[in-house]
Amino acid sequence: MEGMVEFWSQIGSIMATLMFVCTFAERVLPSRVWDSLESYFYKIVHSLFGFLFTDVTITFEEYQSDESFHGRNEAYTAIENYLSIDSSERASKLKAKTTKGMRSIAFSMDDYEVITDEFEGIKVKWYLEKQLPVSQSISWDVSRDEGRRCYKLMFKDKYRSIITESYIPYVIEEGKKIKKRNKFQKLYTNCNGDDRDLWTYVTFQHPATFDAIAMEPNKKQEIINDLMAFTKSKEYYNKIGKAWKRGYLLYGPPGTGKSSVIAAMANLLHYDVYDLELTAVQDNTSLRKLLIDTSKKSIIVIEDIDCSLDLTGQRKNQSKDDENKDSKVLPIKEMAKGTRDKKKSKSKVTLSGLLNFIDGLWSACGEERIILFTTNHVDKLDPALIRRGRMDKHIELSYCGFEAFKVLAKNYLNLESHNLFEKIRTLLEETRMTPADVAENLMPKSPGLENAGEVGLENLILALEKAKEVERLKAEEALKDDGDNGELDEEESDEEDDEEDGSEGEGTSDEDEDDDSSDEDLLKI
Ligand SMILES: Nc1ncnc2c1ncn2[C@@H]1O[C@H](COP(=O)(O)OP(=O)(O)OP(=O)(O)O)[C@@H](O)[C@H]1O
Ligand SMILES: [Mg+2]
Repeated sequence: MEGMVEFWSQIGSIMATLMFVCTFAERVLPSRVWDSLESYFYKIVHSLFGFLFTDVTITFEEYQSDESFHGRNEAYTAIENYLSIDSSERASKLKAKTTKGMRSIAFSMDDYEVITDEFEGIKVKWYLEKQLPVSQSISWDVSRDEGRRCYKLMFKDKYRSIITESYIPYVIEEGKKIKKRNKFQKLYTNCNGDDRDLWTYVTFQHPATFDAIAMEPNKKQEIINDLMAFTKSKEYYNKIGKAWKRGYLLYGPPGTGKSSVIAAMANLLHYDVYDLELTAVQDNTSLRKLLIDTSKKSIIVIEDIDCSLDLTGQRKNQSKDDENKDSKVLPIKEMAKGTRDKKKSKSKVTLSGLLNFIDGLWSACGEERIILFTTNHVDKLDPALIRRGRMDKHIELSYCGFEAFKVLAKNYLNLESHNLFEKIRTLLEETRMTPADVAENLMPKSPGLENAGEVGLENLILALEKAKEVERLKAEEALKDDGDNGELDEEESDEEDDEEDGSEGEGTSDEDEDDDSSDEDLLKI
């Protein structure tokens, strides 16, 4: 008993001396010098006393470099995130970092700090050690932030299996979840600035969620399920030998929510978004470069794909020389929506380049990616581009139905039912209005209006009745035109028959020109 008391008193006095030396050194030495000595001091304390409290130590290095992986160790990052929870209460020395847009400050344990954690009644200790680079360990002028770190997990040997089999996987999983929650999502674009082979980004802060998307509920759930299944299918994709990526084609008239669905997908999965402007990509090499520069867990979007690629017109303008050089290189028109024929692009991205982009070898180098195309004219796209396997899921976004309207009414007016709903249901069945227009009509025109809900519904009814009337008039006119054309056609068809007989064998019509452009690369636009 006496021996034990003496042992502990000696330990106590050694610790007290070390603490005194440490405090003294910290006060009198210049901070640069103390910074480089601090690591040695803590290493001594740790190796002297660590054995008293633990039997097993597992080290998680910040960087890993071997034949399987080179870079920042994901386990280290996950542990860092896991330990950041409540670290302001658990550790006495802390590091502070600002988070998303300087909205708050996040604390994490500082170097050489110990945090105690508990798992199923077992106490473990986490120690953050900083390893100074050899070249710097003899230098007095050391920057505090340089050097590699490692987390050391310390626990009693009898808990070895529960710690390795349950606790560590739990920590990694929790850490990943925290990272996902805190992730600063980015929206990248390739057409800002001079260097168009580079992505530039802004913070992605789009409020769209699937809850607010007006769509038939089963269809919405199907999309969500599909996305969630995709994110959990790493092993499955490996097993079937496919790159872990999925293609979605969103099609439908303007204002039906294609862009909103993309934003909702990004928010659901916490993925970054790469908005690829194809008309700004010089050629296939640039396209490849851009793709390689995308990170995993991202959505690569090409909006209005039918406007980005219009190859048939360009082929007609190409010189014979160009065609001889490379019959497969089919330039893309650079044009904004609506000014299709005015401005020609120097871009030489081809359909085969684009297909390689989707399913080529190099597109498999980053995993967990979603490729998304949107179009207003699905029928104008080359079937090769959108076949299953490339665009795995085709999602049609259409005019507003009653179920979609209910989502909008809840969202915009906070109304789940109303006696005007039935009237709106009938009108929506009789006429076509996009969710964008329905939303616009529902939106209160002046803030704080008392009966905003009813006013919004009445506005919508008026707009629907007007749209119905316009559609009726159009249908009548079309019917009238058809009648007139029918009479005309009969007269013209006799003339055409005569002409066709005369021009047989010349083969110079536009149709013939188009026919010879039946390369696999040709987009049917
Ligand atoms: N299905 C929808 N659910 C909820 N809001 C919608 C929906 N469709 C359209 N909106 C509203 O209309 C606006 C325009 O929609 P969005 O930009 O998503 O349409 P789009 O289909 O991408 O149109 P375009 O083909 O012209 O690009 C959105 O900001 C949103 O407020
Ligand atoms: Mg859009």
